[in-house]
Amino acid sequence: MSAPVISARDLSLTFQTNDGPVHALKDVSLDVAKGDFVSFIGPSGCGKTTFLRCMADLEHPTGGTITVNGVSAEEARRNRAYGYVFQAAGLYPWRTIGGNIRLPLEIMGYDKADQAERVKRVLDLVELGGFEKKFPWQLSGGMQQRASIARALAFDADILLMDEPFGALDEIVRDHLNEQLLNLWGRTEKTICFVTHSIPEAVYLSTRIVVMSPRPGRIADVIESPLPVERPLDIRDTPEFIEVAHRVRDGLRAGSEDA
Ligand SMILES: Nc1ncnc2c1ncn2[C@@H]1O[C@H](COP(=O)(O)OP(=O)(O)OP(=O)(O)O)[C@@H](O)[C@H]1O
Repeated sequence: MSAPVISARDLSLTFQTNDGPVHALKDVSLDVAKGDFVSFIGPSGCGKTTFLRCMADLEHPTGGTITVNGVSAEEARRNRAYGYVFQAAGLYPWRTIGGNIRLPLEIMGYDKADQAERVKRVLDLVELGGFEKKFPWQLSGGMQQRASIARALAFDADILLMDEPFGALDEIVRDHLNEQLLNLWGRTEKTICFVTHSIPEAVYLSTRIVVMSPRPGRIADVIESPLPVERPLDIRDTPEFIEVAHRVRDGLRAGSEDA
C-alpha cells in the first residue's frame, strides 16, 4: 500500500480560553489514503473543523503528530498541497467569479495565460462555464459554493479539504451538488476530507466515514463503505445504504454515551 496522504498520530489540541482549557481533540489517530473520500461526522463542537484545520496548518496541535503528503502540515501548506472550501462560499463581491478564482493564482504568480486557461478549466469542471464574468450576487447559493470549489481546484492541489460546504443549502440543491462532487472526485482522483452533519450525505459521498464523539473529540468508529463507486442518488433507498447509515447512527449514539 502506498504511504498515506494524511497521517495523524495521537493528535490532541487543547485551546486555552478565559473559561479554562477546551479539549477539542484527544488522541486522534487516522490514515487517509490517496484517492480516499473521507467524511467526518459528529455532534456540534466535537472537533471536526479543528481536525481539518490541523491538516491545513491553520491550527497547531498541542500533542501528537500530523503529516500531509509525508511532510509536516506547515510544509504541505507551503507546497500548496490542498485546496480548502469553507462553510460559506466567501467570494469577494467586488470581483467577478473569474476574478475570484484567479485571485490565488495571481498571488501565487501564475502567468496571465495560465491563469485564464485554469479559470476556464475549473469553471467547466464545476459546470459554471459561461459565468466567468458574472458577479457573486448574480449567482444562486449553490452556484456560489461551486465557484468556491472551483477556486480550491484551480491550482492543482491533490487534496481537497471541505468544511460543511453544502450545509446552508436546501436539500434539492445539496443532492445535486453531492452528485456533482462525486462526479468531480471520480474524474480528478483527488483525496477529499469532508466535514458534514448529515448522515445521508456522509454515506452517499464517502469511501470511509469517520464518526467522532463529543468533546474531547475522539474517533468513535471508522466505517469502510461497501457501496460501489458508481452511486446514483437512488442508491440511498437500497438496503446496503440504509445499513451503513444505521451503523453511523449507532456510532454517533455510542460516542455520545461514552462522553
Ligand atoms: N480558536 C478557538 N478557541 C477556543 N476554543 C475553540 C476555538 N476553536 C474551536 N474551539 C472549541 O473547540 C471545540 C471544537 O470546535 P470545532 O469547531 O472543531 O467543532 P466542530 O465539530 O467542527 O463543530 P460544528 O459541527 O458545530 O462546526 C468547540 O468546543 C469549540 O468551541
